[in-house]
Amino acid sequence: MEGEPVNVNEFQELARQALPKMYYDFFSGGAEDQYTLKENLEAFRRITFRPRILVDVSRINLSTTVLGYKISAPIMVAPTGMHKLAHPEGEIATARAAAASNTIMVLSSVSSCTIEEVASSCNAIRFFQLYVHKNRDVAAQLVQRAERNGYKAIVLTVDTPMPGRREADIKNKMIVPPLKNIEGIVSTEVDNDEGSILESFAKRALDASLCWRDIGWLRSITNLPILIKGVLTREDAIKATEVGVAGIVVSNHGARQLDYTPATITVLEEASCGCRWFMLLEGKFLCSLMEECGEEQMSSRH
Ligand SMILES: Cc1cc2nc3c(=O)[nH]c(=O)nc-3n(C[C@H](O)[C@H](O)[C@H](O)COP(=O)(O)O)c2cc1C
Ligand SMILES: CCCCC(=O)C(=O)O
Repeated sequence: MEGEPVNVNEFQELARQALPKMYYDFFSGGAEDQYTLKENLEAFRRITFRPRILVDVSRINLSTTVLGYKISAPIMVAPTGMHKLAHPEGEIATARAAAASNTIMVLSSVSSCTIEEVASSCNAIRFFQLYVHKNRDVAAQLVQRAERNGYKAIVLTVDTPMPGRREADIKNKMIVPPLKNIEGIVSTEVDNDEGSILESFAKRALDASLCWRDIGWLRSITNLPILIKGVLTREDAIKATEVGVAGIVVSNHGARQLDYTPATITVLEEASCGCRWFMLLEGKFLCSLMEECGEEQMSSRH
């Protein structure tokens, strides 16, 4: 590649060259046949612009608000685990980039820097993504640490009752690197060394029984607004309004969980339930589009 990278594809190629295969495959891969991974990209490509002309665009403003926090454009940093596999500064560097771009950083539960380290590293507005452990006390502790350290919302990921079957990770025997938020609290040891160790760990640790009634439990342990991440259907979007969360993230987890789900962009209309309420949509690599409405519109759904 000549010169500095100028687009995401070129950055991806540099990452492929720089990272050990195990890590590159973890970051870039999807589940099973990777049908949805391909669809996520192709469905976006099928959407083209319908440009209108002779409009004064000499001054443009893409800023918007998310849960009342102003950001420079409707683009946020989605929660992704284990950034130190890609860079020694891990999520601290990602959070600084979010702060420099005036946007929100969503820190993953399975980050390689702690909730506290990221909080003290910069002034990015931060949300915390939660995976609920079988041991609910662990989840409660994570939520309380996020709250104490100034995170502004809990993003509850609900599409991972079981980790996705990621075939590259199975072949590479993907490791579980140090997960600093749970170090000394949850053991990352697993009793087999076949296949993806990460998958075995997640199966052992994460609570596959999580269901709608647990939203009440989560609401009882935090005052922070809750977003449900991983909604793909109208029925579930309606249920989310009924349990009183602050919003949803329309997402198929970057095609890393259940394969043969539709591309995220194609279910945007369905998941919006014909109404405008708080919704984040994910596309290629990061959240790509967002729609927000005021409190009155939210409550008109109830
Ligand atoms: C390497 C990687 C790690 C991820 N880790 C998490 C995670 O820890 N928690 C989570 O809720 N989502 C995680 N995700 C999913 C992202 O938050 C997001 O849903 C997905 O990347 C969006 O799709 P896109 O890549 O098509 O934009 C991860 C995604 C990737 C690519
Ligand atoms: C088992 C979950 C690990 C982190 C994650 O959410 C992902 O890799 O997509």
